[in-house]
Amino acid sequence: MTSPARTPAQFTADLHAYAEKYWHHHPFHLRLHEGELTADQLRLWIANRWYYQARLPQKDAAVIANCPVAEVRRRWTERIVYQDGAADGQGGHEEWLRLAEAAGLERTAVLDGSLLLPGVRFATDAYVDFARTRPWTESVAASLTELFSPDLMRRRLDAIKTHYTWIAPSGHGYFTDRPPVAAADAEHALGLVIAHCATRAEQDAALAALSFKCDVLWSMLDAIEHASEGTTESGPENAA
Ligand SMILES: O=C(O)c1cc(C(=O)O)c2c(n1)C(=O)C(=O)c1cc(C(=O)O)[nH]c1-2
Repeated sequence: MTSPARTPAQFTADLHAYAEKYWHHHPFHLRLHEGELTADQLRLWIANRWYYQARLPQKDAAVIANCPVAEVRRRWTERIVYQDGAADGQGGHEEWLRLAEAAGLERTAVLDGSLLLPGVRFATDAYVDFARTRPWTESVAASLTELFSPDLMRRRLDAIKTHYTWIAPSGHGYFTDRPPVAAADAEHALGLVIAHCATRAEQDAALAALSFKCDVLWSMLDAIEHASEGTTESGPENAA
């Protein structure tokens, strides 16, 4: 006998339970928060996270391409504009590149992918492929890791201001601006998933999508952590 569909409250609780798998528990993030990363390790993280940021609009365009509901497409378009900006020199991507520069990275070195790790590319591309090939509702469910990201971003900004003071304040913008937007995006996405995943099978698929996304994020940090074991101390900012 197949199980009945979850109630909205139970489904919401089951989605929230994925906080246990979220990357705020990853050892690399824990070290970041404790101020234990060297400058080179933090730069490696910033340069590799850039690839994830850069691919988000293509992921979101795939969600839109697969979605037949006009009002969903209209609202989801805001995500693309948020990252790409309404014009050159604006938007989340610009803020991330300012973070990179404030941390002492050349913008070109971030953009040309020379610091990109294979594992980060592989995991990020898997997320974009997922959005291209799976039903739009599953991709929306995959984005629900953002239910958990606002607290993490605030924690990270506190850590940067406390432990990594060599990063100029001009690099703080992304994590200052993003948490309320992420919270609003996540609330919207949660409402869509509850409304459009009505059967038990659709709910199971949404939960599996969120689990997959947690794996994507965790794998990225595994790759960064592994590579950062080989980085050397350099620069005055590493002096205690
Ligand atoms: O800094 C973070 O920890 C973090 C996490 C996540 C996330 O949980 O996927 C996103 C972001 N940042 C982010 O900045 C962002 O724009 C974003 C979009 C999405 C998504 O899946 O559509 N996740 C995230």
